[in-house]
Amino acid sequence: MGSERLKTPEESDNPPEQKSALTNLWRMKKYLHPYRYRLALLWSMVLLNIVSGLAIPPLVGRAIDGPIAHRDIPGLWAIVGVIAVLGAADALLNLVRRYFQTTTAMAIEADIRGALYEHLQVLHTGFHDRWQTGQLLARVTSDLGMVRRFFAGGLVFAITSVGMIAIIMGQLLFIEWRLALIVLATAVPLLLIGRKFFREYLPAARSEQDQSGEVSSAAEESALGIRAIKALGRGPLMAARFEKEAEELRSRSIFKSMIASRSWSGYDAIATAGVGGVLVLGSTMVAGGSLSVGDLTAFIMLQLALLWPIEASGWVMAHGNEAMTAADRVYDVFDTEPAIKDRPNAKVIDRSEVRGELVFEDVRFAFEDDSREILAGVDLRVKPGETVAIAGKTGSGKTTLVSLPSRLNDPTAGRILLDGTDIRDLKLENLRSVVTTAFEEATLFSMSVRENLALGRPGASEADLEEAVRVAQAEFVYDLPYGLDTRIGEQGLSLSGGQRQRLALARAVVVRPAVLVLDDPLSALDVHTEELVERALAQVLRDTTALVVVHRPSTVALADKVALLHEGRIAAFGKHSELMASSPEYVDVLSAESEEVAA
Ligand SMILES: Nc1ncnc2c1ncn2[C@@H]1O[C@H](COP(=O)(O)OP(=O)(O)OP(=O)(O)O)[C@@H](O)[C@H]1O
Repeated sequence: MGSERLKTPEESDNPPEQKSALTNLWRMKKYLHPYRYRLALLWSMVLLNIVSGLAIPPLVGRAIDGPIAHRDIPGLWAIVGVIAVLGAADALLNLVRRYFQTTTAMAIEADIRGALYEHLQVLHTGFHDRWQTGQLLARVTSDLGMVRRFFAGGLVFAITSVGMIAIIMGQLLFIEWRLALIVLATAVPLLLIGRKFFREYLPAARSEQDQSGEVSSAAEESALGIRAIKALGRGPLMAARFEKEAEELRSRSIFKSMIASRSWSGYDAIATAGVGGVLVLGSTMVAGGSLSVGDLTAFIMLQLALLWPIEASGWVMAHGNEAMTAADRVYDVFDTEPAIKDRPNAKVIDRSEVRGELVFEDVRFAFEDDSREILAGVDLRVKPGETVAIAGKTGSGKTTLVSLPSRLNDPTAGRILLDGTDIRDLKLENLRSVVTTAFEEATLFSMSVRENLALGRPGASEADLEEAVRVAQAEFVYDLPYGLDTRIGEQGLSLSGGQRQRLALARAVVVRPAVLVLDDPLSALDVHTEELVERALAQVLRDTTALVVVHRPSTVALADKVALLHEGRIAAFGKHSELMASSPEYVDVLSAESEEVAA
């Protein structure tokens, strides 16, 4: 599965083969390994639990046939004492075992969640573009919760049930083999029901879990897009869409529960019928003198004790099935190989030695599953310290082009050189500390302003932050209630669009990269602030190589040269004044943009 093609959540809707789901849950055993000693202790306690619990019925049988039949009160007290000690030991073991069981399963869940989060971080942006966030959220939260519940409950129950069934059957055969055969005969219909249950429940559980991801996606999208929804007055429409998804989830959950209830009631009915059969035959045997009352009591007590593991095995199968499909969904993500990763001999360059020459050589790019080439042979050379503006019609591929130097995407052909080294030969982390990008969509995080600013350079000094705030004209941060320590809301939504953009710009400036990539970072600013930011930015750009996507003619002033992107190629390159004179397409693009801005 390692090289498996990326699946969309829709494709994941198709229930997997049971075999592969089993394999995926089995693959999780590596996360149990660090806890092997704790688990061994846990299983030992489970075993002791079973033994102490199952020693009681034969003792009751012995009390009936011995001290009770012979009115031997001291003998009765002796057996009652042993039963009381066994019962107390059973309860105490149960308590300790549950504590171990829960804490271990939680630790295992936390480990898998950590590994999954790390994996999500290294997956390329194309993966995140294609997967709904809600589907990923469901995998990180509810699916892993299911796996944890299986490790904490289902697996222990499974082992307990198998152990109990084996020991009880041994005891029953020992007490009266003919009655035990009746109990054994009930195993046949139980197995048949179990087989049917397995066949039906697995796809139903998968389909419910997939739908749960859809509901998470719908909820998440509505929360993120609440402003747009309100502004467009589409609240009722979105509510209806959400209701439809929720209704679908409800019907899939009911369908799944119906399968479980049907099987469980079948289990119950057969097991209880077995008890009835034993009562009838056992009483006849007692009447005929071939079985003692004590043995019949012990037999029935044990048979009743058997009901629990039989019922539990239905529950275990349901949990096991859900854990298997959940594991399968989690491995959909784990099995996606990061498309952008370090090459085996990737090197590290020292920031102080980087001159900052950036060269695009015949760079081509097409999105996954899309034959259209967005970039069809871009050749561009940005000299160290030079600022090159990228202009082009909307949709011409400017954002795509500037996503390449920090390897948010990799070219499908051609290469990009930083100081003569192919950027794919550099360690990703190192490359991204040298080449920093600020996007038009300024994403901030729900942490303090200071933490947001220092995200790309955790060791930044107070002076560095101040300088970046000044360059980005983001002094408004000092007026926030707690200054730089003010916690900003989710995605920085408590700030205005222009404030967010200025903070994101300051965050990029703090890194002091050798190459600064700005994807139209001033679009949300008013003309006055834009002018102030540009003036301050001009100082920073003096010693930094920069690629700046521009829409407004005023931003072009920041650049030494302008490259016009047209039909996937650099159609014109030179100074703004030269292009204005020589390239009618360039004049067209800029005048269209300024009309848009004016409008
Ligand atoms: N993840 C994606 N998958 C497939 N196609 C995409 C993806 N992202 C962008 N595109 C397409 O690639 C083309 C170039 O998009 P890009 O965002 O690079 O253009 P742009 O020049 O930056 O546009 P704008 O000026 O409007 O910001 C567009 O046609 C767009 O529809």
